[in-house]
Amino acid sequence: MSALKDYKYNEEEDGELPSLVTGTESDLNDILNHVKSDGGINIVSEDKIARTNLQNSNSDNSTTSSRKIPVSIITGYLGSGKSTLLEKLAQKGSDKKIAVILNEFGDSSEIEKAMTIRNGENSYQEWLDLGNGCLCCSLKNVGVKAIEDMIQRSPGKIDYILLETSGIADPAPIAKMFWQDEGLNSNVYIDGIITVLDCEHIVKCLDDVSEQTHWHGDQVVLEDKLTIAHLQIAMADRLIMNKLDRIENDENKIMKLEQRIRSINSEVPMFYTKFADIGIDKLLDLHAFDARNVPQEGGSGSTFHDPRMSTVTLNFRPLKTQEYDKFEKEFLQVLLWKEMGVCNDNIQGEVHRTKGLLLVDDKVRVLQGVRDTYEVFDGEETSSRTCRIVFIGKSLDQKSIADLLHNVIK
Ligand SMILES: Nc1nc2c(ncn2[C@@H]2O[C@H](COP(=O)(O)OP(=O)(O)OP(=O)(O)O)[C@@H](O)[C@H]2O)c(=O)[nH]1
Ligand SMILES: [Zn+2]
Repeated sequence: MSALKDYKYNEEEDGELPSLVTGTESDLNDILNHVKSDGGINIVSEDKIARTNLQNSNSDNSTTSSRKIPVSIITGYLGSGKSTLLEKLAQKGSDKKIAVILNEFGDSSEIEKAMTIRNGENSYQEWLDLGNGCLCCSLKNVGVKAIEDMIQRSPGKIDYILLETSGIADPAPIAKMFWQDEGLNSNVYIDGIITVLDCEHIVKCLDDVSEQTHWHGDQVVLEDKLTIAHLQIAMADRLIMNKLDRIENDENKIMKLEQRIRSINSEVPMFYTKFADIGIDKLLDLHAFDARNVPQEGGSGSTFHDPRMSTVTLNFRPLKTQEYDKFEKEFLQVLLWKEMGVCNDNIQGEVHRTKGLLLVDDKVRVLQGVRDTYEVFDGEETSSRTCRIVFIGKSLDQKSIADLLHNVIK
């Protein structure tokens, strides 16, 4: 619907509203032949309809000339470097006007935003945060509507859409959403799926199979050899082999990694990167979906979930500078360095991803972690008055993690 259309009745433009037609008038036909209605609710004058139609034909020309907007889905396991890729692409800038859509798992997106586009000058045209929940299932309708609204809000201002999915989302149903949703179909088309891999941890993800993982939706197929990482690699039209710096001195590891990936997706172009440093030309305008149907991974409409994965979100008071060390040693490292012997046996589960906004006295500190590796750096001003940390991982227990924190910062 173009915003130009305005069918509302208004007296000076449309002339006097004829007295209510009762249907019993002798010259009924004559009356009806002289007024036009847009479906019977309002009466509008001839010249207004002519003007509206003229507007329509102009706006239709502009919409047909503004081609459909391509969407690239950026996927990849937790912490692989998707946001770093978005940040790098923003830094490099491009002649395309790019909109970013963020679909985070576990309401960490405002933390994500604080990190992704840390450098304001090349910020993105539009930023749409779909918030908590999987776009692939629960959020679908909300997601489609939000994307359509974003496009309507800025007609002609968006050339390309990059959609960063949550690290544990199955990309297939999201791709299908763009492919099959007649609403969206009119505005956008799916250009390709870009999967970012963490070269250091990806094999651990692929080995982390469990009989609990399954498809849900219209077809339940128990798959105990698949992980979400398999799907993200299988669906890739481009593979960014990120964090090369973490394995570059181990030829053997690189060779084994490549064999493993090729066993899942034999032909996808692979690009090794450090901090997702890659030319945008290698990623956009792939038209990867023009030639083929969206693969029916696990049957139509079903999506793959690993129920062991969950999020623990902690909101707590700001920290004092003198508390910070204790917080880091007796809380953070106890949680993240379990595998390295810093143990506290009543802490269950395995943290795969940590994101936090910490207020240490009046300073904003951003916490970023992937499994046992974490970093804390100065963040942008925030309206938040509390610290917030989101842990995403396997078999996490909210209560024991919250208790551990409260023991450290009474
Ligand atoms: N050593 C190293 N660290 C990297 C590289 N790329 C990204 N990182 C770091 O890895 C962490 C996670 O990066 P993000 O870009 O936030 O990962 P993500 O895929 O967006 O994470 P989620 O959105 O939580 O799934 C951050 O601390 C990055 O600075 C890299 O090539 N090498
Ligand atoms: Zn889902």
